[in-house]
Amino acid sequence: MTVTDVLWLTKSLLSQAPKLLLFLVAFLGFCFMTAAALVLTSSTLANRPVCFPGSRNPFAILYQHYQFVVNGPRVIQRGYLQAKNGLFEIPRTFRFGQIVLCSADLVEELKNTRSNLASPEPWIDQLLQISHVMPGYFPAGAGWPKVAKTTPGLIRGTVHKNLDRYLPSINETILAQLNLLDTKNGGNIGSFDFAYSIVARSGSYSLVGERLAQDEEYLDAVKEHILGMITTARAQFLVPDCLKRYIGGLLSRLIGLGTKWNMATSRRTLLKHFDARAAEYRAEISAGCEAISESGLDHSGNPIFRRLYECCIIRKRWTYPEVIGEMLLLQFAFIYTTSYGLYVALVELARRPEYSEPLRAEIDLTVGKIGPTLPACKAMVLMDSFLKESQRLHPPAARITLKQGSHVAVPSELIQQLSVNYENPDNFDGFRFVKRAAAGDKNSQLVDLSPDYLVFGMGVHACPGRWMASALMKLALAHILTRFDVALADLSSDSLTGSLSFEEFYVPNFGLKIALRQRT
Ligand code: HEM
Repeated sequence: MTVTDVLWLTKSLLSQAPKLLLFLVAFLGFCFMTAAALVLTSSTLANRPVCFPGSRNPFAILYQHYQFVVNGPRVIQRGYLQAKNGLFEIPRTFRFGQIVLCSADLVEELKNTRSNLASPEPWIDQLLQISHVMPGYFPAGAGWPKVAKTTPGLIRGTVHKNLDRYLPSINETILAQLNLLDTKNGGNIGSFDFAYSIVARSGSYSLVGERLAQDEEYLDAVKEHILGMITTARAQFLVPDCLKRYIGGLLSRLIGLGTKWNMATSRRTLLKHFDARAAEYRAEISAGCEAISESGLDHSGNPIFRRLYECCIIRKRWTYPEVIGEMLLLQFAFIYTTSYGLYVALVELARRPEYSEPLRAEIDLTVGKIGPTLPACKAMVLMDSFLKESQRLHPPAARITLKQGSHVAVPSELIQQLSVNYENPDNFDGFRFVKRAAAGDKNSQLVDLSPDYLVFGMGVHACPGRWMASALMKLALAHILTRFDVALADLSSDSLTGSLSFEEFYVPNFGLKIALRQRT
């Protein structure tokens, strides 16, 4: 660059100075207005007598909001330690704060609250912000989609009722996936990726059917979409609702650009596959191939996608975009949560090799004798306890008269580690729940619900997929243990959770590896 160039550049910058100054003032003004609006709305929406985890000054409110977005479990822990009247509130900007109930009687009161008074829908809506993260799928301004309200019933009536019909496919998929494993390089494998590869394939059988459950492009897109959804929703928390329609979409694209977690690209791939399957279903239905029964659509082996699609074109209950939107939500509810459950159990198994032999002995006596069936899954009581204990210590989420619309949560992780509920609560005791059952405890199975075990929620909205998740994880662990010795690959990186959270949800440590060594 010559001296003339430098002079020219300085001159042109000076000539632009008023414009730059104006831009700077406008930008700072925008930041100030946004910050003021954030503080004002969160103070107006907050419930007065309830304490915050930090102080109530404007900067502290902004800071708590930011911290909740990136490290929710830590904020919950801080609030829990200071909750004087049994509850505290995490201030949320532009929306209702999150009320966290800490005392046992408040948790019991919430459990017994009628579903028309307390419903999880506004919370999930706020967490995932579906109208912004997934625009165009559900009717705008109509709240939580109606199709999502009926799916729990559909899952109970299909996936749960006909679980035994899905098990052979689940079993075959797990075995096929293990056959593909390359255990040459010491068998080191990313623990979450491994858990995902099993759950996504075997779980997708009941969600979308055999063909898509084996399609690598589809399975990759599901993972990228789930993770993209987490990243995008996290970014959206920082944008006021009124601005989301203008800058929300752009922000989402910028966040995912160039990363593997690109929602726009992965969604295009998913849509391509959904559209192709839907066209086939439509052709089959109009040709009467699958002989749909008069009374209803009770094909027990049919995947959930087909059932929802039939409800869309035969009964005209949902539109096609609503069906697709619900499928995208279900992938989060089913695949992510179950992968997380299997992931934590695998890491605990790698950390504690002493559990392998008793578990293998039980597998021989159950799956070995009667095959990979529901009775075998039921009979694996040590495995059940091991999974329950893994989720007790590592649940996927850390979770008066309140204002109408307030969001109420329960800090499940902290409750599950209280000494009033569990002896030596910080210790991992894989067979803790078998011992509790022997001592007469009625709620000792993985799928049992109780106020001291909240991994699957409680009350009328408790997880309807827990039986499926339990059977899938048991079969996966049974096959893994039969074939491999499981150890930690790298002791230096054994933190189970990643450095950022998704509000109260943990995100796994994607770098945590386990080593699978083929048994001789
Ligand atoms: C380890 C795996 C899983 C965990 C930890 C889990 C956890 C949860 C939790 C905590 C809730 C909220 C309950 C409440 O609000 O009280 C829930 C709801 C739900 N889960 Fe699961 N889940 C898992 C697997 C599954 C699977 C496999 C499916 C599908 C087959 C599923 C489908 C759903 C649905 C549809 C709801 C909404 C229920 C409603 O609103 O009534 N989940 N789950």
